[in-house]
Amino acid sequence: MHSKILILDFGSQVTQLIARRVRDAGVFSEVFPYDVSDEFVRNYGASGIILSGSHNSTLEGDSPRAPQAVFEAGVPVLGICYGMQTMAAQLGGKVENGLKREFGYAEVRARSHTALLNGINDFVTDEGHGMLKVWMSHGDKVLEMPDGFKLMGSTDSCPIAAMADEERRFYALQFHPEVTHTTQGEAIIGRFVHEICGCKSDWNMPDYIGEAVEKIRAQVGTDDVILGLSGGVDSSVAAALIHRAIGDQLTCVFVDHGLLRKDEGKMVMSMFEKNLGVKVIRIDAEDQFMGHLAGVNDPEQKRKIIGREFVEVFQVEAGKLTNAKWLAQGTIYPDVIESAGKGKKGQTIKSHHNVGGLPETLNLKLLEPLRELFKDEVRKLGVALGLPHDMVYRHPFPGPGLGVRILGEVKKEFADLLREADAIFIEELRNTPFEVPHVPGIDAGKAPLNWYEATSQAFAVFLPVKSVGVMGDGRTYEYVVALRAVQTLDFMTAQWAHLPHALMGKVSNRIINEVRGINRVVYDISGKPPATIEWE
Ligand SMILES: Nc1ncnc2c1ncn2[C@@H]1O[C@H](COP(=O)(O)OP(=O)(O)OP(=O)(O)O)[C@@H](O)[C@H]1O
Ligand SMILES: O=c1[nH]c(=O)c2[nH+]cn([C@@H]3O[C@H](COP(=O)(O)O)[C@@H](O)[C@H]3O)c2[nH]1
Ligand SMILES: NC(=O)CC[C@H](N)C(=O)O
Ligand SMILES: [Mg+2]
Repeated sequence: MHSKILILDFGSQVTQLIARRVRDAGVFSEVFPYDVSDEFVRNYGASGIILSGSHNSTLEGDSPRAPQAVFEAGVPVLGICYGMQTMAAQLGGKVENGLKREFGYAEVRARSHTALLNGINDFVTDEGHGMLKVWMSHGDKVLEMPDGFKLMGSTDSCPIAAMADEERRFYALQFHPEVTHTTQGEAIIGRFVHEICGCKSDWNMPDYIGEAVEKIRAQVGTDDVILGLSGGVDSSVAAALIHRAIGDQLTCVFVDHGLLRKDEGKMVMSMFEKNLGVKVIRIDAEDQFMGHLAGVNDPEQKRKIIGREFVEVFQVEAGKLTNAKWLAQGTIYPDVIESAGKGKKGQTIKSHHNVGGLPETLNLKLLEPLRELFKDEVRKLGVALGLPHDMVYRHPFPGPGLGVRILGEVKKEFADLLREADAIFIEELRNTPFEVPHVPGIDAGKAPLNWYEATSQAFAVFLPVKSVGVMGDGRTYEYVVALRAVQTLDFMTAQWAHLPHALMGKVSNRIINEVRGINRVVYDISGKPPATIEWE
């Protein structure tokens, strides 16, 4: 089996990044809440443990603590920020509330040679001190180190900014190596997992495929599996992986609700059925969805109807497959982490629906082979499985599809207009090269090739209002299309993309000339928040 790193999460905003960095170093890692049991820690089989940061303060009475087993497991431990502070508090040191809080850039002086920082620095001062450029975000600090620790780094306002007990292999950093602003962060995490924990770089996609295939086979045996295929990244990669494992025991159900993008149905069918030999049932449910959506204007009501009809279609199809015992889903790791935090969230902004909320009467067991992977790992897996680059690097597409991109009542006529306009927009984004702004130190080799790659999500929105225009000396009175293009890492916040004017001009011209029924194009310049990415 792989060596693995256990990350205990105390609630920092950037815990996921720790897992990303460890995996980037080729080592498998998982995030668990800090309050797992001692027994869990003892049995997990970690080669090393990392304690995350937190909004809490160890000085507060009921603040969280790491399970004591963390310090008794005999494996290396790395405490980051709060993780350092709780390590100090739990091992007999002292934490105090600093007078000055430190947010952002800082320079840390490496104090003594340790296995963690050996050979790592950003620059060396005239006096010969190795210095690190780091990112800090804390108010508390360690005042006294526990017995056995030595000073590993300091800043002017934080004399104990890093400490280590090399005999027990406990290391702690007040700064955050997991964020890219800490320029040596990747190297530091690399040293921790390789040199200190002794992990090999054995987390890579080709090996992963072999293991995942074996696991799926062992899990499902001779049973049949069904999977909702959307043509999106996650369900497509899940389908390709499961098909590699069990071939014809997999049946995919692709629901065409009439709210798909142009040629999407054809593309999905030819890709999966013809090229990959995957069994796909295409359900033409356009009339069913359109029928139920007729006369409905409210966004939430539309979303609920689409979700409900998905379940309806799926249930009927599942009922026809007598041997199916498993329902496969393209759940990925961020979904798992996010749903663990569900219930704590506030207001519902939008009800997200795909084939969500399948009833228990379906009686199917869940198969989720991508549960451990981040999106970019899913993409690498897709490429390794032979899916085309364009499919694997597509923008995400919401389950309710064009249903939430046609404002108000959904009509087939509107969907048809929107499909054409959207296809022109996407085509031009793909055809327009992205001119790389020259930023010193940024490797242009990784820069996006075109504006489709340079945006995270882009699409057209149909506005059911008419405006007056003039075309060929005649008066027109037709509909409006809005273009939306955003850049974001996590889709929780987003900025509107500053597309080149020439590109916008070309798209506008083409849409107005080629799509009969549209005589005006506008560009959406709202960020999220306060707007959202989709219009409904
Ligand atoms: N038209 C559809 N037919 C069948 N299943 C669907 C359809 N639309 C969505 N789903 C199901 O809902 C799930 C979640 O949709 P979601 O959009 O989050 O993921 P995705 O489409 O696989 O990937 P992406 O994030 O790239 O869009 C899909 O994995 C798929 O199983
Ligand atoms: O699978 C999905 N089912 C849905 O019901 C749904 N609604 C929004 N989205 C996608 O989520 C991201 C954030 O969108 P919003 O800013 O509009 O909330 C964007 O990527 C949206 O496309 C959905 N995806
Ligand atoms: N980012 C952190 O982990 C901060 C820890 C603690 N809340 C502090 O302010 O010092
Ligand atoms: Mg999708």
